[in-house]
Amino acid sequence: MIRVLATGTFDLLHPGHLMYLEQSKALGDELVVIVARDANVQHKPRPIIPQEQRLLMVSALKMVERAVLGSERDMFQPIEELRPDVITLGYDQHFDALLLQEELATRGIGARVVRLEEHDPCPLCSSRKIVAKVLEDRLSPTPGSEGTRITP
Ligand SMILES: Cc1cc2nc3c(=O)[nH]c(=O)nc-3n(C[C@H](O)[C@H](O)[C@H](O)COP(=O)(O)O)c2cc1C
Ligand SMILES: Nc1ncnc2c1ncn2[C@@H]1O[C@H](COP(=O)(O)OP(=O)(O)OP(=O)(O)O)[C@@H](O)[C@H]1O
Repeated sequence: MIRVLATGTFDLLHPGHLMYLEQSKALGDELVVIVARDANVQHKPRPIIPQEQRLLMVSALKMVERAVLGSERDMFQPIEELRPDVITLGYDQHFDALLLQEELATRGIGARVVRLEEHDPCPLCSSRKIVAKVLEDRLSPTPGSEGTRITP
């Protein structure tokens, strides 16, 4: 039984997340997921959706066997518990695969790190782009769409 681990923020779920998780699952028999803690998302704007709700949504996806919130302090601790055979990095995830592989080895974790490729590009496969579109569409409505305007 090959257990694959995927990780991410998973804010405002979109098809990019599904592609990443499907590509990950295809590398083994069982997919487990670490969802980033709100406090640890510092490399991009903070998530809109709180960590418990992001975890709930990822847990409900059919390809996901089990999802957990990551550790606040030690990213290797949940990996030691989940014992994956393979760890996947999304095509644009900011970790260096080789460095991560080395750091895992120093902790005695033998999992293989695999960098995935971009699948079908899609214009709204990005949480940031979804937020930008909501702001553009709702705060500066085009004529005729005033009914959906959000008053700031
Ligand atoms: C192997 C691995 C383990 C991780 N473990 C944790 C963790 O325990 N806690 C956490 O908050 N984030 C953890 N992260 C980070 C996030 O899950 C996420 O990958 C990171 O914030 C990059 O997010 P993005 O893909 O949404 O940009 C881990 C990432 C990797 C690659
Ligand atoms: N076309 C795609 N093919 C495969 N994977 C994708 C595609 N689009 C997005 N992904 C993957 O889906 C995941 C997106 O999750 P993540 O939580 O990083 O949010 P995001 O929407 O990319 O956030 P942001 O746009 O704010 O950086 C990433 O791992 C990314 O590599």
